[in-house]
Amino acid sequence: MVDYSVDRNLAILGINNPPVNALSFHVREGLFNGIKQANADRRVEAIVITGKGKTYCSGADIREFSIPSAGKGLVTLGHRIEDSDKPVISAIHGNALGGGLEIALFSHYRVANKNAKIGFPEVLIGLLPGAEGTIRLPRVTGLAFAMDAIASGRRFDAQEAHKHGILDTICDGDVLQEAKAFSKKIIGQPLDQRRLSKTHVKDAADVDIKFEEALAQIKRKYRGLIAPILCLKSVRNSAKMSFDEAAAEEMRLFGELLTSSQSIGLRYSFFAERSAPKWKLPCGACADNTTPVDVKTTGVIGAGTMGSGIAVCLIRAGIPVILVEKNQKMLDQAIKTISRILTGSVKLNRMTEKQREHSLKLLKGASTLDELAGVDMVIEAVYENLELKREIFHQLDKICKSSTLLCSNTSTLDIDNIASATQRPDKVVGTHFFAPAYIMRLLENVYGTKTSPTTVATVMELGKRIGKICVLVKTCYAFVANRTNQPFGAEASFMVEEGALPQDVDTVLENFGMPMGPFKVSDLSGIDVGWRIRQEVAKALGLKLTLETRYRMGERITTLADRLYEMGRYGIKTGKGWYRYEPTNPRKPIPDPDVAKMIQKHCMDMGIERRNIPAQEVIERCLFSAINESFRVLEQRIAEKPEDIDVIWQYGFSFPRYGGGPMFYASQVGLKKVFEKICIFHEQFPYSSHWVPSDLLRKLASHSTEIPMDKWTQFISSSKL
Ligand SMILES: CC/C=C/CC(=O)SCCNC(=O)CCNC(=O)[C@H](O)C(C)(C)COP(=O)(O)OP(=O)(O)OC[C@H]1O[C@@H](n2cnc3c(N)ncnc32)[C@H](O)[C@@H]1OP(=O)(O)O
Repeated sequence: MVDYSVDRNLAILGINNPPVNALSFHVREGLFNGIKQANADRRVEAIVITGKGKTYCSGADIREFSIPSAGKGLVTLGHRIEDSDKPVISAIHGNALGGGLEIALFSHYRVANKNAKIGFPEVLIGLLPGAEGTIRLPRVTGLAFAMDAIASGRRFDAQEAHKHGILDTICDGDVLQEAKAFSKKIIGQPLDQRRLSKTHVKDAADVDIKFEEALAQIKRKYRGLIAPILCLKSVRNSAKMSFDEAAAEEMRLFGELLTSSQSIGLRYSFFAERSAPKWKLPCGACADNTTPVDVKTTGVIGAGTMGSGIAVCLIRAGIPVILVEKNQKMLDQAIKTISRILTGSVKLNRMTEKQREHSLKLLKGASTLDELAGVDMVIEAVYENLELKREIFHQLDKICKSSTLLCSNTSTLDIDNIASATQRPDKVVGTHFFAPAYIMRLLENVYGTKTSPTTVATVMELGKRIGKICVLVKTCYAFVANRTNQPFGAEASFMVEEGALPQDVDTVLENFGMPMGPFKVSDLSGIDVGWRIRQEVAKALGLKLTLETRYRMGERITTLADRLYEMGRYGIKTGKGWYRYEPTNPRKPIPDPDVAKMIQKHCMDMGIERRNIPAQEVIERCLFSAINESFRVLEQRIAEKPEDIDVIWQYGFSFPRYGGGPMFYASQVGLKKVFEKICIFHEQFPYSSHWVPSDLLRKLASHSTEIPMDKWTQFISSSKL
C-alpha cells in the first residue's frame, strides 16, 4: 500500500491504494514504517511522500469510519512525520484532500503540480478535519481563509493554495522531479520553524470578530447543519488555546461529529450517490459490460418549460440540438428564454461569454419533425398525453434513421405503451428530467420491457455528460420519483383537511430538513398544473369530477387544491395559492386567512371535524407513506436498490442529504417501528391504498434482528419469513 524506494539521497514513499489513494489502515501503517525506515537509512537525507497513479491522497478511507478503529491513527502517523529528523516533502498531484492535506501539513515542505486540487471536504460528510487540520491550516493561511475553506469544504486549486502559503512551490510537469530538485535547496536547513506545531496563528488578535462573521454566514448558508459550526469553533480554538489544548478539543469535537446522525447520513449519501450510476438490468447487462453509443446530435420536441430546459442542458454540454415546435411564437419565445438562461449562467460565472455564444450556435429551431431525420437521439417533451406521445413516436419511427434513440420526458406514462407505437421498442426509453431541467440534477431514466442494454447505457452516459445524477428505474405508472412522492403530498393535503393549515405542515417538514414544504412547492410549480393533470386522468378514465366528494373509485381524495383552482389561485404566478404573495416580494409566501376560511368552510360542508395535528404525525404520515410505497417499488424491482430511491429523493425533491432519503430514514427509525406505524395508519385510513403494508417491509420487519439495507432486496422472493 506504500512503496518504499531510495533514489540517491532521497527516500520515496509512494502511496499506492487505487483508485483515490485513501488513507486506509494499511496506508497509515506503511507511511509510519516508511518514515521510520528512512530515518534509520544512512543513505537518506530527505523523504518525499508522493502518490502512485492519478493522485496524491484523497483523505481517510470513509468506509473505515463505520468500523471499530484499528491500528495507528492519523495523528500518531502525523506526529511521526513532523518529528522526523530528516526533512519530509509532500509532492502533490491530483488531489490532496482531507487527511491527505493533513499529511501534507505534517510534512515540513509541500510542492505541487499546477493542476492539483487541495481542500478539506470533511464538512461535506458531516465531519471536521480531525487530524489537527483545523489547528494547522490557520497557522499557515491565517484565520479567514482557514474558516472559509474548512467550513465550506470547497476544493481550491494549486495557485490559490500557493498564494495562501500552503504550497512552497508549484510546477508544470512531474511533481516528483520537482520535489527532487526542491530537496537540494532544503537539505541541511533547520527544521523547527517548519514544524507547524511550533508556530502560532499570526492573526489571532481579532479571532472573535472573524468567528462571529463566519458563523452568521454559515448559519444562513447551511441551515440546520452541525459540522460547519464545529469546524469554525475548532479553528477559533486554534487561535485561543495552546496547540495541544486545541488539538485535544478538535479530537473531542471530531468524535462528537463522527457518531452524529448527520454525519452517518452524509457518509451514506456519499456512497449512495456513487452507487446510483452502477445500473443493472434483469437480463444481467450492466454498466460494466455494456458500451454506450456516441451521441453527437440531438432533437428536442416541444419548446415549453421542460423542452427548453432540456435543450439548455444539452447545448451547455456542447451537444447540438434541433428544437422542434410547430407554434412559431412559442419557438421564438423559447429561444429567447434559452439565451436568457445562458446569460444568467455567465453572470453567475458558471460559463464565459464565449462559451455562451458557442452554446447558442449549437441550437437550431425547427417547425416539423422531418428535421430530426439524421439526429442520434430525440427527447420528446410535449405535454403529458399518451395518445399525443404515441402519435409522435409513431411518426419519429418513420422519419428518423434506424439507429436513432427515441426518448420520452414523460413523468408518469408507461414506456412500453409508448414504445409499442414504434417498430424499434429496443431504442425507446424514458428520460425523466425535473423542473427546472437546467438546474435540477436528477435524471430518472426509465427502461421498458424491450429497451436494449445499449439504449440504457447511452442515456446513462448522456446524463453524465450533461452533469446529471442518473438513476435507472423500470417502467410503471409514475416510475419511482412521482410514485413514491404521491402519498407524501396526499397525506400533507389530508392533514390540512383534518385540522392543520398549509403553513403548519410546511413548517414541520422544513424543520425536518426539507428546503420547502409541499404547499410552497405547489405554489411554485402551479396549482393549475396539478389541476390539468387531474382533468386529463379523469378524461382518460371517463370520470366526472366534482368538488363535493371525499372518495373516488374507492380511494380517499381531497378536493382542496381544486377549490383553490376554482378561486383562480394558481400559486406564485397569480400572486395567490396556498399562500398569498406581495408584488413587492413576489417569492415570499405569506399565510392567508382567506385560505384558512376556505379550508374551514370545505370541512364544514363535507362534515369533517377538524382536530389538532401534532408535528410528529405530520412527519410520520408524510414519510412513512412514502416509505411504504418505496418498499413496494423495491419489491416489484422498479428500483434496483434502496439507494436509488434515496438518490431520487435527494436530487429530485431536495430531501436533506444528511437525512439520506426515505429508505435510509426507515433504516434509522427501525423497520419494525415503521411497519407497526404503517399498520396503525392503515387501520385509521382504510380508504388510502398507500397504507396497505408492503409485503417486503412486512417480511423485513418480522425478522428478529434488523436487516441492513444492502440485504433488503434478498428478501423479495424469500418465503423463509
Ligand atoms: C481523523 C482523521 C480524519 C480524516 C478526515 C478525512 O480525511 S475524511 C475524507 C476526506 N476526503 C474526502 O471526503 C474525499 C471524498 N472523495 C471525493 O471527493 C472524490 O471521490 C474524489 C477524491 C474527488 C475523486 O472523485 P472521482 O469523481 O474521480 O471518483 P469517485 O468519487 O467516483 O470515487 C472513486 C471511487 O473511490 C471511492 N472513494 C473516493 N473517496 C473515498 C474515500 N475517501 N474513502 C473511501 N472511498 C473513497 C468512491 O466511493 C468510488 O468508489 P466506488 O466503488 O466506485 O463507489
